[in-house]
Amino acid sequence: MRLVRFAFVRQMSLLSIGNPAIVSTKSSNIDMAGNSAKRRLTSSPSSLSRISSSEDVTTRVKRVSIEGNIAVGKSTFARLLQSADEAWEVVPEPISKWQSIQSGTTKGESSPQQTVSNLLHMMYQDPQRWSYTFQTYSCMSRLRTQLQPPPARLLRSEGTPVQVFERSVYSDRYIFALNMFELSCISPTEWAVYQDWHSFLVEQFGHQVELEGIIYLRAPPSKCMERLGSRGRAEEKGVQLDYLDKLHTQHERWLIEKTTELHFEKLKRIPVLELDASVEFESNPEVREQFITKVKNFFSGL
Ligand SMILES: Nc1ncnc2c1ncn2[C@@H]1O[C@H](COP(=O)(O)OP(=O)(O)O)[C@@H](O)[C@H]1O
Ligand SMILES: Nc1nc2c(ncn2[C@H]2C[C@H](O)[C@@H](COP(=O)(O)O)O2)c(=O)[nH]1
Repeated sequence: MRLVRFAFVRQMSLLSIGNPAIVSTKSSNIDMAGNSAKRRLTSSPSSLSRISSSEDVTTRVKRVSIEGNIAVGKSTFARLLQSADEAWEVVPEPISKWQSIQSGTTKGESSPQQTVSNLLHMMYQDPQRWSYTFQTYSCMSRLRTQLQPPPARLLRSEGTPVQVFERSVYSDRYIFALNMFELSCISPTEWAVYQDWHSFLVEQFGHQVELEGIIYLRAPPSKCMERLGSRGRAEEKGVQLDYLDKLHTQHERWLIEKTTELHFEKLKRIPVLELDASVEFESNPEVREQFITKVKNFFSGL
């Protein structure tokens, strides 16, 4: 089995030579241009200060994701939202989990956990080998994030309680996994398998993973490239503008043109708030206020 996999990977890497989708750089082998629904809530030790039972109360909480290209400013914007209203809870993208895969994650295990690898780095270094593995893990970690019950303070607060997730199980599939498939970094078999379990899980979890709205932070890929450079995340050193162009197109097809084939009824009708993320808001209180007002109006209309 390992041999088969090895042969497949070798074949894919040979095929990638001269493939404009996969350009080797010094630091990386990739530029990869080429509600009010009723929800059952999970309760876990880490959710002690979270609502764990009453459905009627928690159905008040709306759930929204922030979507957008790499380095468009999602985390920065999420921090702004977090400080703007105590009825809003921002749930960050679980990127640190991808950067630090832990061994021995079984509950009750006595041996201490150890970092085994950085899957984000591996995916950028060898996308043919690691993209499918990456998408299984990113999707599972997003699922966990989306299943988090809202903190109790959200329900005590005045105003409209909202959980805001940075990306979602939907962008996992309709932006990244789809893009990797189109770039041949995910094989047709892997894509078929991914789609099968993704649909199964999303349908099984039903209302628990549904969203009421999406905030789309939109900016030209060149602006994202500039910000990606200034952020300087080590794993992203080899990312090229061409890759951000492709991801931008996927966002546009899904959220603006609505031409991406979707497989979940509620998602087809989901309200989208589009914001011009190319504007600098951190140093401009007026722009910040405008954004917050738009978001408030959007949330109250969901
Ligand atoms: N509106 C903005 N104007 C100028 N710089 C921004 C803006 N939003 C984010 N940045 C900067 O761009 C970089 C990427 O932002 P970040 O929030 O980490 O993006 P994302 O979470 O979408 O990957 C950071 O260095 C951040 O300070
Ligand atoms: N191949 C994938 N890469 C992903 C996915 N989700 C995020 N990412 C990458 C993109 C960035 O390098 C980093 C964090 O993203 P930000 O936009 O928050 O900076 O992780 C994915 O599903 N597949």
